[in-house]
Amino acid sequence: MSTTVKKASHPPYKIASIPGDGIGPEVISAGITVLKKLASVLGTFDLQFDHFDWSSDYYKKHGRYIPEGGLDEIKKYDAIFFGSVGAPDVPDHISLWSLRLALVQPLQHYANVRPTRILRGITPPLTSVAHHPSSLDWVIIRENTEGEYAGQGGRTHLGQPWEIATEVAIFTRHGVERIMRFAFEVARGRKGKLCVVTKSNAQRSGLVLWDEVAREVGEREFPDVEWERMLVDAMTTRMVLQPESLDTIVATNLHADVLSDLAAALAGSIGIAPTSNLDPTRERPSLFEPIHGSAFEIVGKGVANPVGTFWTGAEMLRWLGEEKAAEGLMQCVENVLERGVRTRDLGGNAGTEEVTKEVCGEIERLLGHSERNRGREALESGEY
Ligand SMILES: NC(=O)C1=CN([C@@H]2O[C@H](COP(=O)(O)OP(=O)(O)OC[C@H]3O[C@@H](n4cnc5c(N)ncnc54)[C@H](O)[C@@H]3O)[C@@H](O)[C@H]2O)C=CC1
Ligand SMILES: CC(=O)C(=O)O
Ligand SMILES: [K+]
Ligand SMILES: [Mn+2]
Repeated sequence: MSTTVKKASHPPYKIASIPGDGIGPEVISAGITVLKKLASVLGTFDLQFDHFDWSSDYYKKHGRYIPEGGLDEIKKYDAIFFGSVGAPDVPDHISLWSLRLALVQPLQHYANVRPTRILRGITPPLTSVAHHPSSLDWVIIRENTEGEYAGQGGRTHLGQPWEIATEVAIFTRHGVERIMRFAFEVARGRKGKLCVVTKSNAQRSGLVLWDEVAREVGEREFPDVEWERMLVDAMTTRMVLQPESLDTIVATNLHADVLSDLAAALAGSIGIAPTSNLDPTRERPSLFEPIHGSAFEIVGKGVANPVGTFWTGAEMLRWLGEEKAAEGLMQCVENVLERGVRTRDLGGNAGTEEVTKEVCGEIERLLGHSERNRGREALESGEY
């Protein structure tokens, strides 16, 4: 089908944008600029962004992060484009649980997907990887609704020498099975290799269940996927010393949270890494955000790296079915990085705005041009 026909037939994707706190608004604004430019240059799809000011400022005024009925409102969207939450004057556990986790948990975003590869134009910190950029190409899949972040726990005897605090990790067969199935599926679509990360020597209940379920799901449903077990402590060394031996990785909420920040750093910076919080059933909208937090110390300086948000935008487009647009966007981002337009965290001196402007210009140059060519080819082949 020609691209023109598609544009006429597809209504705009409705995206709820929640910039949140800290550098969230800076990178989300950059991300929206780039995504809108991409949509207008390609003309193959349209995006409609509606803004939600749910943030720590909103909380300080209204006593809550999400207003009454907010969750139902957000369910009407095709996707959520999220910045970050966390402010210096609100305890981190309040902000995180009142916004990010208050969306991810009820919306059942059980699969948190974190790809890592070496973008063109970035020199990663490990010399071996710098020489062979293709040696680091991973997808980390993080269980996103239970485990160590299940929210089970409490405190009693506050302030007493005998004070008790519990933080109970919850692993349900249902929860482990669904994330394992998702991870095997992703591995099957890549190199057919899955590394299941646990700490099932010391954590002798929940993570033993995790190992058992991996075996069951693997043997029954994915005999074509090779899988192995790895303890999380040893995993950190393997990621650094033998990155080429890994491909698809699945780990618990906490373990994968930590490993994926390490992965981002190994790929150059936490400022470039994307996250998809997916409801694989597609019953509810999924949430897309850069991996980083609100980075208080660089707020307002115009130096936040927007690349993690651009990549996040590309992942959102992929989830919506706009695979070609996603790939085009990543090409433009990498072309710009390769030309040396990079923020400080990547050793450059460009600001958020300059990187954004350059990426928009590259979209015009590269995709505007090729799209016109495609249009001409289609015309010549009588497709129009
Ligand atoms: N999903 C979310 O909304 C997340 C929220 N947070 C919250 O963010 C706040 C700060 O947490 P931190 O542990 O400091 O993590 P962080 O990711 O905000 O910052 C860690 C380091 O990376 C730098 N950095 C992060 N993003 C960058 C970017 N785009 N460009 C350049 N440099 C960047 C920061 O300046 C800082 O040095 C806390 O309130 C935390 O709870 C943290 C992680 C995720
Ligand atoms: C909160 C956090 O660090 C994350 O979701 O990655
Ligand atoms: K974030
Ligand atoms: Mn994290």
